Amino acid sequence: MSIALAMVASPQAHELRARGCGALRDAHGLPWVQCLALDDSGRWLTPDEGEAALACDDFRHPYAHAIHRGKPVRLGLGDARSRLDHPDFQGHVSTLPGHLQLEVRPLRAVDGAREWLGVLAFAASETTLGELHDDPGFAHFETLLCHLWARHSRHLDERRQRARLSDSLSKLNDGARRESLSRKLADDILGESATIVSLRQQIVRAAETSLAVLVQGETGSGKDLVAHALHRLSARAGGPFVALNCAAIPETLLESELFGHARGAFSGADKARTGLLGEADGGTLFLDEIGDMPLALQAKLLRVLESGRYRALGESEERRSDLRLVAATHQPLREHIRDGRFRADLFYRLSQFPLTLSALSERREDIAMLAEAFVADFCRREGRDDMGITPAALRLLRERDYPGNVRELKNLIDYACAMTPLGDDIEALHFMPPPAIANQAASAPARMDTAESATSISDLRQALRDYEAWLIRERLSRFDGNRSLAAQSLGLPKRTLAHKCQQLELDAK
Ligand SMILES: Nc1ncnc2c1ncn2[C@@H]1O[C@H](COP(=O)(O)OP(=O)(O)OP(=O)(O)O)[C@@H](O)[C@H]1O
Repeated sequence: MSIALAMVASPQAHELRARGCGALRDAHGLPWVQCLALDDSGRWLTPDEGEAALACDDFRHPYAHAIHRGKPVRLGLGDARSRLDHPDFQGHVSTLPGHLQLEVRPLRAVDGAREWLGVLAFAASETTLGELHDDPGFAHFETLLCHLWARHSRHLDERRQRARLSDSLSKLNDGARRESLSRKLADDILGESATIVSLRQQIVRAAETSLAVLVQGETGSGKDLVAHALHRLSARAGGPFVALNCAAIPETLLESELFGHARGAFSGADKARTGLLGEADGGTLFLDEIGDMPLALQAKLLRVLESGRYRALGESEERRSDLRLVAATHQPLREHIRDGRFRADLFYRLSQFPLTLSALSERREDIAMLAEAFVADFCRREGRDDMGITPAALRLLRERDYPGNVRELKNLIDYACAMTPLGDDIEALHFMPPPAIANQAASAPARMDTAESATSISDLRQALRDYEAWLIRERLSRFDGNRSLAAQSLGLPKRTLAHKCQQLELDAK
C-alpha cells in the first residue's frame, strides 16, 4: 500500500518511474532496475538517468526485442554481454555479475492513446525472478505503473496540445492585429501595388521591434513618411520623434548637434546643449541622408548604437540614451562602403531591419490613386470644391517619368489644381507650365543685369540673397526636387546646397 501511495503521489512521469524502480529494488532486493520511456516519435527509448537514447529498431539491445515482440524477454546476462554488442546497452549492464538473468518487460498503456509506454528492465537471480513472478503484488504493481504512467503521458499530451492551441491562437490574433494595423497605415502610405502592400506589412513588423531600421529609396519616394509611421506604430509612440538631416548641417556642427555640448566647449558655445541623442531618449531618432555623415562621426555613432552611451563635447561624464534609430538614404551605401566613404560595420548595425522603397516608375499602378488623393488634399487645403481628373490627364500622369518620385507627382498635381478653373476637372494641358511663366523663369537672371533693375537695388546683400534663392528654386524645380542634380548643376556640394536651402528658408526637398 505504501508503494502504491508513493507512486500515486508522483507529480511527474519520471518521478513515478524512479519511485517504482526503487520500490521494486527494495522489496525484492533486485540489484538493477531501470525504466526506459518511449519518446513521442515512437522510435527512441530513453533512460531517465540522462543516458543516451536507444533506437527501437536496433536489435543489438534486448529492449528493441521486447517492444517488437510485445512480450517480456528474458536472457542470461553473460550471454547478453557476449552476444549483444550495443555499446549503450553494455554500459547499462557491464558491472552486473554474469550469472544473473535480465528481464525486459514492455509496458503498454492500459487506457491511454499511446500503445507502448516503454520498458521495465531488471536483473536478478533465477530464484528471485521466480519469487517475483509468484508474488501477486508484482502484477498489481505493473498494472498500477502502467496506469499512472499513461495518465501522466495523457496530461502531458493535453498540456502540449493546449500550449500549441494557445500558441496558434495568439499567432492568429497577432496576424489579425498586424493586418488591421497595416490596413490603417494605408491611409497615410497610399498605394495598392504589391511592393507598397508588402512595405506596409514590413513597417508593422519592424515597429514591433526595437531594431535599427535603414530605409533606402530614391529621393521623394516616401522615406520620411516611413520613418514617422515606424515611430507612430512603435511602443515609443508616446516618446519624442527627433529628426536630423545629416546633409543639411555643416560638418563642423553635426557632432555638437547630435551629441550636445557643455557650456564653453568651443568658441560660440555660450550655453550647454542637450543634443539630439539626448532629446530622443525614450523615442525615435531619425537620421535622414545618413550617407552624408562624415566618417569620423560614423565611428562615434556606431559606439552609441553598440553601448547606448555617449559623451557630449567638452564633458567628461558619459550620458545614456534609450532610443530607436531610423536612418534613411537615397545613396547607394554599398558602393560608398567599397569607396571607403561609409563604414561597413555601421551599415550592418543600421540595417538590422532594412526597408527598401521602390521608385514610383516601378509601381505605376499606384499613380492614379496617389493623384486623386493629392487633388483631394489640395481642395481641402485651399478650400476648393472637389475636382476630378480627366482620363487623358491620368494617362499622361501614368506615362511620364518621375525622377522626383511621389514628391514630384504631388507638386505636379498641386500645380495643375491651381491652374484648373473653378468647376472644371484637371486636364492634360493643366500640367504644362504656361509659356509666359516658363519664359519669365528663363529670363529672370538676365533681367538682374539690366540698368532698370540695378537702380532699384538698395541693399546689395538682400539682392544677392534674393538672386541666390531664385536660382536655387529654379534649379530644384528644373530637377524635380532632386537635390543631388540641382547641387551638381550649380557646382556645389550637396551639403552646401542643403544648408543654403535651410538658411534661405527654401523647401530643401
Ligand atoms: N506612398 C505615399 N503615399 C502618400 N504620400 C506619399 C507617399 N510616398 C511619398 N509621399 C509624399 O511624397 C512627398 C515626399 O515624401 P518623403 O519626404 O517621405 O520622401 P523622401 O524619400 O524622404 O525624400 P528625400 O529623399 O528627398 O528626403 C511627401 O509629401 C509625402 O507625403
